[in-house]
Amino acid sequence: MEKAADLSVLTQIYQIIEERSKTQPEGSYVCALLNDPKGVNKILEKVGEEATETILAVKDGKRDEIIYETSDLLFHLMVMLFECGVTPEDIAAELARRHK
Ligand SMILES: N=c1c2ncn([C@@H]3O[C@H](COP(=O)(O)OP(=O)(O)OP(=O)(O)O)[C@@H](O)[C@H]3O)c2ncn1[C@@H]1O[C@H](COP(=O)(O)O)[C@@H](O)[C@H]1O
Repeated sequence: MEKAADLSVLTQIYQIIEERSKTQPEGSYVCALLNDPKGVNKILEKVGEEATETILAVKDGKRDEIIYETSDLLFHLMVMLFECGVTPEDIAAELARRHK
């Protein structure tokens, strides 16, 4: 798979999450999140942490950290959506519907 450097990378990451969930490779961070005994609460914890870190990066005005923390947040949001059975296409369709 050629690596995308636009927002279609989110769809690629979602596909990797689906694949990790099916194949359960050893050492996979995605599997560690999906199999955590806390269930969806573990994923929500990470989304909350990464959202807070993103907010702090914006407050500090540090561009590199804003990019890094927002990437962590978007990745964990993809894992959360997968866990809920919602796809990036569902989100894209909703955003497109709102587009004026
Ligand atoms: N995009 C990411 C990605 N972004 C961040 N992370 C991980 O998310 C974690 C960020 O959490 P923290 O900074 O809080 O670090 P931590 O202390 O290790 O986290 P915890 O122990 O608290 O859970 C780190 O372990 C990062 O490695 C990611 N892990 C995986 N991906 C994507 O998911 C794919 C599958 O990854 P594996 O499941 O590991 O094969 C990869 O190919 C990537 O495309």
